[in-house]
Amino acid sequence: MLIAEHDGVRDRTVAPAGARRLSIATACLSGTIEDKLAAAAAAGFDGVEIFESDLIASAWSPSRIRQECARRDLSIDVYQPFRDFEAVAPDILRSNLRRAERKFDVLEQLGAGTLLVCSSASADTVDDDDLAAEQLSALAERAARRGLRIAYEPQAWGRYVDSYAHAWRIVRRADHPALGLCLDSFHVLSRDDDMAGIAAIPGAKIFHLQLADAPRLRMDVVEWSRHHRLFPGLGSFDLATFAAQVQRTGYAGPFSLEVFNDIYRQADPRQAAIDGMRSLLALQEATAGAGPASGLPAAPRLGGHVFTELAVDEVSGPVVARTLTALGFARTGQHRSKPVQLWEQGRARLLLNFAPQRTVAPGTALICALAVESDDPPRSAQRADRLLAPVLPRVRQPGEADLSSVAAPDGTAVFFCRTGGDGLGWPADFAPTGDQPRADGLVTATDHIALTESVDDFDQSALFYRSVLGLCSGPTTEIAAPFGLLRSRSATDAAHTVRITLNTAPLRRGSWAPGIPSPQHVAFVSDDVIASARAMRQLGAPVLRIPDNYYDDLDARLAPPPDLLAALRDLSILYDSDDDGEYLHFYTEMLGSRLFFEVVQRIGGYAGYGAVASVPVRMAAHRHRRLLGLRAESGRPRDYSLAHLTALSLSPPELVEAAADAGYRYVGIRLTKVTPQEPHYPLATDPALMRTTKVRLAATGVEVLDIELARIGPDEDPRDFQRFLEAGAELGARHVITQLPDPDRGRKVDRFARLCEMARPLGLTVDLEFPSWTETPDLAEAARVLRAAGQPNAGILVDLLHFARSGSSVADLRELPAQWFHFAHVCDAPAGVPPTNAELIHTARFERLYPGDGGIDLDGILSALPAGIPYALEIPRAQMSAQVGGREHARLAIAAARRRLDAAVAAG
Ligand SMILES: O=C(O)c1ccc(O)c(O)c1
Ligand SMILES: [Mg+2]
Repeated sequence: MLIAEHDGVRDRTVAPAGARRLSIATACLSGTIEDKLAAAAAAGFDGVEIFESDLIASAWSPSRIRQECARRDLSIDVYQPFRDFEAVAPDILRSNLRRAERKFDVLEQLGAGTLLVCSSASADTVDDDDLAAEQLSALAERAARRGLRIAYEPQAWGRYVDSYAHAWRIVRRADHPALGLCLDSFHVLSRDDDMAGIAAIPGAKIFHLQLADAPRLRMDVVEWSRHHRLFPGLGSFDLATFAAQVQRTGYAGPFSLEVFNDIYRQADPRQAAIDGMRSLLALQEATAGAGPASGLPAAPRLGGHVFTELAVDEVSGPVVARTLTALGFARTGQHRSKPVQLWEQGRARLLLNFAPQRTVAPGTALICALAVESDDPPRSAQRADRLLAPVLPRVRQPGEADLSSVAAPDGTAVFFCRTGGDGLGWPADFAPTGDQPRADGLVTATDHIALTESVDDFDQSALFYRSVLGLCSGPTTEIAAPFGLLRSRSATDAAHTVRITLNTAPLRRGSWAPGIPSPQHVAFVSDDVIASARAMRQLGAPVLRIPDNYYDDLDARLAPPPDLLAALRDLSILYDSDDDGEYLHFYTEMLGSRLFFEVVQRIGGYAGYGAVASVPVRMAAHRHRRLLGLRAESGRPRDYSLAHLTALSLSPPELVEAAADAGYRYVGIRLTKVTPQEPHYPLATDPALMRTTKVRLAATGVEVLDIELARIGPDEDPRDFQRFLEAGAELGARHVITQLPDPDRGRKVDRFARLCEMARPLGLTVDLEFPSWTETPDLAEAARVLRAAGQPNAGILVDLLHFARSGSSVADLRELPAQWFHFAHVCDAPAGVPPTNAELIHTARFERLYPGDGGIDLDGILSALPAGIPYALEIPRAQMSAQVGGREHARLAIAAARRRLDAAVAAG
């Protein structure tokens, strides 16, 4: 196990004596009551509020729930909610009291002492405080007889009682020892009520305290409350002041979370409970006169980003290294015991880890760790531990630095470093290479790190970084991005030495999504971004090109001096200004599919991260670049297609995704079931599969080159392929692969011609393949069929394997009309021809090789084909696929093909 599993259970023996009890309402958490109680206990809560619907739905009896709570050391603080009780006519009161007695039974079985009664929202209630007080008093009297208490909670949407001041007047008037208040921060702060009056309430009359934050939203308050509450610290409410006010009353009950939130309601309850605990500990810390200590060590002062560690592999590593060189970095160190490189420029440092302790998709680079300078790393680590952050074990050799690190929710490791002058810190783990960064310092330090989280992890990550590092949260921004809503939140320390930005796509659903689902970036500081951009461009940095429209708009909005505007436009630098200063920044292209770098210059006191409107510009530019990257014309000598047989375990949408990730322009899709054992993807008859496939094609920019297989033997009728051809056309395919295993030449020519006629109005060519074991076994026979059929949209598909195995002649191939050849199936295989058909077929279906690994005359055959046709890699390789998976096999295939074939083209 790489990440130490935190047992989560707070060690009560070291919990500070007299500490405030911390509780959580079951309504905060996903699952059924079993999940909720386990999660609350594991996160170290002392108690729970049992929400009525959780109990009603439970298979456990109330007394079993009591036992289960006791077993987990959880008290049941309240049972709730009891609604629409007070200020009603006598007959309704009678029925309400009967209802209450039944609930008192439940409380007794639960062993819960307090029933939470919400102020009435019913049309039955009247505006009469005396009546409300009298009836609540009667309720309290019945509760008291059973040793129970009533906590009256004013709700923001109560019909007449909607403020704590009003509820307190009624409770005071009722003057019953078993009647007190429940204060809920949401109901107070959503109304902007003055908090000063809280201090006037005697603490002993506050029976319960519920805490929830929320974003400021202009909407119906019930909807706001029931869907958008947040754990303290994640919204806009001033909970620290609220909690401090309550504390001042002498309230001694629990701080209890009551957060209704649709995302938490569907998220892993164990993680959500940990979030809740972190938020409460941080709130206690932020609450003036925090009363009983929370046992949370104060966050040490931070002193900047020390390094960012990137997990890379042999594909992404060189791409990142080349880019860093072009940004002015030098590889200054090599780790003494691990395949980790240190790259430096000024105080900007990156580690490239070629053997990361993290799962990284092949060919990608990923931010796997970040290190911050801490005044007191051990205390930083203790604080993280108290905040339930898993401590990461670090493999180290004797004499190597012992860095404290903890795991963020997304798995990013966070290191706390103290870079003393004693030379003993982490840099000593690296042997100097002798290389020096440029003297002129194109960048000087790390400005910020930006991560993308799933929506389920977003709040959790924000809480983690904020509470563990002791950062202050900036505002949350929302952006209408090209692929949907983007939510962004940044956090920084008081001195702005460490900045972390978190992004998420809160509404991401379904399969229409950007090709780059979770981009990450590291931003470096430049003192003169224009000069740096010029120098980096000279060094060949892959700067992301920003379109002219952006600069025209910038001119219209801000009218920068013409030569500044010209320089920005020329160098693809973006610009923002506000009352505090200016921000100039540019981006690199995507490196290894999801990582990029940014270079920024802050002028004056600019504290933001660029204009919100520049984010869609950047995202559109990255997508544009990616689409260009799939096309041959952008510096690549050839278009490749991923033939389905290479990775037949991938469904068509997965195939498209794999092709896009690996850099194929096209896919070839198999719509028919050719052998009994293979999976079938019936696009022609499965509209849902058709839809998701088309969505992936559109989102990635990958196109369909061909569909297969129209295999027409003695018993098949071309007319049966009508729907198949239509499905191909719907996918935007250009070609249809056919095989003609029919000994009767006349019949097969007729049928081939018929298929061509059917395909023609759909814009498809029909390309005849000639596996050597069929009745159309070689190039010569295929050419005879084409001549005899005389169809303008007929073609021949040369598959290098079949060509070689059939003994077809390269000289003959050169003589045939170039317009017959639309693409080729490319692979390699051992040189010798297997003696039996069974072996031929076995090789063709399961054991082909990457180009260059076998003995086929690739150059001879390919040079006889028209220049520039797409190469469709059809390289089924069962063992390789089983070992590395279809996606990775597809990536290895194109890498090998490019190495072998693009080089040949370039050389020739
Ligand atoms: O939305 C509600 O119904 C509801 C119920 C119980 C509470 O404590 C509350 O604050 C709101
Ligand atoms: Mg409440």
